[in-house]
Order: sequence, then structure tokens, then C-alpha cells
Amino acid sequence: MKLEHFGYSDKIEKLRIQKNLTDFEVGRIISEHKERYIVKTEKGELDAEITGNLRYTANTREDFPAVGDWVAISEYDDDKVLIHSIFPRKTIIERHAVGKQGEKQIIATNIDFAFIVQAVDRDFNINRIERYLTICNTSNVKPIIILNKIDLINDTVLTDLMSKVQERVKQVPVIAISNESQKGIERLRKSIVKGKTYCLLGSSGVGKSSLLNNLSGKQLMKTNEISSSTNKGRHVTSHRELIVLENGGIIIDNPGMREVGIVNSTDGLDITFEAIIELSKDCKFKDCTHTTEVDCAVLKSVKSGELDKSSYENYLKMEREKEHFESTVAEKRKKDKNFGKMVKQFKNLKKSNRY
Ligand SMILES: Nc1nc2c(ncn2[C@@H]2O[C@H](COP(=O)(O)OP(=O)(O)OP(=O)(O)O)[C@@H](O)[C@H]2O)c(=O)[nH]1
Ligand SMILES: [Zn+2]
Repeated sequence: MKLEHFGYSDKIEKLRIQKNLTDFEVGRIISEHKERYIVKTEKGELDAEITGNLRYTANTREDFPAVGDWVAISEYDDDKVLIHSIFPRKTIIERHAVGKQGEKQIIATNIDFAFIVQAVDRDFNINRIERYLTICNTSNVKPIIILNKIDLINDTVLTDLMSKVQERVKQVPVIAISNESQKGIERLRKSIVKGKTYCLLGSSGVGKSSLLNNLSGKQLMKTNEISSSTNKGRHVTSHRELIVLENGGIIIDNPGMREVGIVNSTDGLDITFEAIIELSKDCKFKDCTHTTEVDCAVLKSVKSGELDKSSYENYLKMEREKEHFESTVAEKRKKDKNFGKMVKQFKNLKKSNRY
């Protein structure tokens, strides 16, 4: 398989030349587990580790390779390679690191499009769509909304749901599908662009795995099935988190992808809730929080029914979450800075032989 088949492009080749990486071979990270990587190259899928230098110069977790990354590699043994450097990333999807206040964790990189999957039955919730949209807008990933399980509802209900979504979410394509009846699947398949990388976002049970199996024509193992089988000590090498479809599209599906949910950027919110941002220009106070202020254009618009009330409430909720996240990040930076100072002082002491 050629590099192009799993997403390589002229732009990435230019980066390779710019960064003086032409002496190395190129691969794409397709799986990561505790700093053991699998890299897809033209020769096949190879086990990989990072060089000591890359580890030594890494300041944060973001400096380590992630699924989706293009990397400069060299072979050191049969089927084993060393990762020397990571190519600059086009897009990054990240989230709050679990159990680590204020730290981010990269879920996947270099994703072009995200399928925001929602089932039309119990899961249907436009607030949640807006949440995933904000993640896409934060990461510069283009969103496509997928309404799944349409076999469970009739056409009138579907038309109603579609218009509800489009009323609140403008300029994002919406595709209705069913993995059961196969309705809409062909249309979705045709919309997938060769050489572009996709990911699946959505709650548990909406049908992401079913869709992936459907699109790939294969029964791929579920990530949770894999972790339970490795627990039993079975050797699992067949699982890949980056899948190349027959029509040339590439899909990243890894365990972390399924836990993405926290909003952490102003830009992302501003794009998702563009209408609110536009209105806020007419608020009396520049720092209006649109909650209790007089002459607040946003509140006025909610009152008149022009602005959807649930969309407004969803915006406030995510805004609060974002603020909380930012304050924990700021706190952490302060702590790190203090720690850095301490290390420096210690090193100086050592140098002057006083330690
Ligand atoms: N009726 C109907 N059921 C579906 C459809 N697609 C998936 N399902 C069912 O919904 C359930 C959940 O589907 P999965 O594909 O496992 O959902 P998932 O999003 O991968 O879930 P997680 O792995 O927990 O993230 C399964 O029982 C599927 O058979 C559909 O189009 N119609
Ligand atoms: Zn206001």
C-alpha cells in the first residue's frame, strides 16, 4: 500500500522537506498503547518506539506521537522501527486527561472530517450535537451530522427531526442512515473523500461500530471487546485504530475517541453559537454574561423567541465548563512554573558543587 492510500499528500511531503526529514522513512501512527506504537508504512505495519532524544526533549504529553500522526522513522531491526520526529499536525482532537487536572490528552491528529453520530430514538438530543460541533470547531475538523437508526421511525417523524436539527445547526451537512435497512448508507459512502481522514463521535450505543463495519464491509473488533480479551491474556494484534476503506477514505476509531466530550476553547464555542456572538455585539455591556444584565441583546432575543431557548441554555452551560477548564489549566501552569524554578535552582546548586 502506498502512503497516499492512508492519507499522505503533497502538503505533508512539503513539510517533510521543510523539516529536513528526507533522510528518514515515513509512516503514520495507527495505534498507541503505553508508548508502544504501530506505524503503517509502505512496507506494512511495524512495531515502533520513540528515540531517547524525542523522549528527552518532550515537555508535555502533546510532544509524544498520537494516532493519526505522520512520523519520521528508521528501521533498526526486522519489522521494528524508531520514531525520530513527529510532523507538524494539521488538526488535533484532544480532551481533558483523566485524573489530571488541567492537562490535555491528544486523542487523534490529522483528522479532516468528523461524523457526529446520533441515533434518532432515545439518544436524540440537539444539545449534544452542539457539544460535538464545538469540539470539531475547536479542532478545525469539519463536521458531518449522521442521524442513525432511521428504521425505527417513520418518514414524518424523520422529516420533523431533520428540520429541528437544521433550524439550530446551520451549514452542517446532515445525513440520515440506517445500518439495519441500509437506507442512506450508499449516499454516505459516496460523500467520503478519498485520502481524507474521518473519525466517529457520538455516545455509546448510537451505532458507531455498526456503521464502521458497514462502511468497511468487515466485522472489525470493538475496542471494549479488545481490552477484555487482552485482560484474559490473549494476544491481540489484529486491531487497528486507523482503517482504510475500500473507497479510499480513512477512519480513525480508538478508545479515546469515544470519550471525547469536554469543551475547552473559546473559538469552538464562538463558531458553534455564531448567532449568539452576533447578538452580543448589541449588548449594553462589553463583558455582558447574558444572564441578568439590563439591555442584553441575547436575553431579549430569547424572550422574543427569536433565539432558541435550549440553544441559549446549552451555550451558557458549555461556557461555564470552558471557564472551569481554563482555570484548572492556569492553575496547573502556575504549579509547573514553580516546579520548573525549583528544578533550575537545584541544577544551579549542583553545578556550583554545593549539593
Ligand atoms: N435498529 C437499529 N439498530 C442499530 C442500528 N445501528 C446500530 N444498531 C444497534 O445499536 C446497538 C449499538 O450499536 P453499536 O454499533 O455497538 O454502537 P456504538 O456507538 O459503537 O457503541 P459503543 O461501542 O458503546 O460506543 C447495537 O445493538 C446495534 O445492533 C440501526 O441502524 N438500526
Ligand atoms: Zn448580553
